[in-house]
Amino acid sequence: MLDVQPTAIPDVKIVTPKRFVDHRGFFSEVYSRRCFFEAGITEEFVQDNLSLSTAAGTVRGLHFQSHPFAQAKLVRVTRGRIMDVAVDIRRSSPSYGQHVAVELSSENGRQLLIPVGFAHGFCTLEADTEVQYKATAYYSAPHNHGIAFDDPALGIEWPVRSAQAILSDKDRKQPRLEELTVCFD
Ligand SMILES: Cc1cn([C@H]2C[C@H](O)[C@@H](COP(=O)(O)OP(=O)(O)O[C@H]3O[C@@H](C)C(=O)[C@@H](O)[C@H]3O)O2)c(=O)[nH]c1=O
Repeated sequence: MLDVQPTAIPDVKIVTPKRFVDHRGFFSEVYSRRCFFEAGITEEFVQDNLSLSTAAGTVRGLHFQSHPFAQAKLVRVTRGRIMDVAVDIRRSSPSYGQHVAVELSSENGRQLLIPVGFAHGFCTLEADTEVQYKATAYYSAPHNHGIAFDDPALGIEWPVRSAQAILSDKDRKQPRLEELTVCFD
């Protein structure tokens, strides 16, 4: 029912639920607590989010929340395509500062499981891209932090040039990783 593959940073996982295809289209259990738990994914999600980005080349991120509102996320795309990115910001991790980038689309049905201790962001690869994700903690503005998506120290190869990316005002002014005052142990 569920294919789970580790990425280059093994705590970040690509989860692909089975699709039952017939002449009408397909059916898929995109989240089943039972199946996810059996597959070792035991995060307890409390919030579902939906964002629509109208243009290709929209970048949202890199974002994370600090304790006690730190969030694991389970991200999927229901329309369009994204390059989804998770950056390890756990200071004691051997992969601190490293990232994984995975293409998620409505077509490939992949989901990215991003644990606590990572910053998350994505770039849309198509217009009108809809991203849905579950989170294990509620939104808390005072605990919400960001890192510049184009921080050269991160070496992320975004599919859009920095100056051309469509960003929120907040994301234009995010600090670099080395300037962060909040992080994870
Ligand atoms: C994230 C979030 C935002 N909001 C509000 C705050 C603000 O007025 C408006 C837009 O928020 P933002 O600009 O932060 O939205 P956005 O840039 O889409 O932020 C999201 O980016 C991706 C990459 C993530 O990983 C998410 O956790 C979240 O940080 O929505 C909530 O009410 N609840 C939420 O959970």
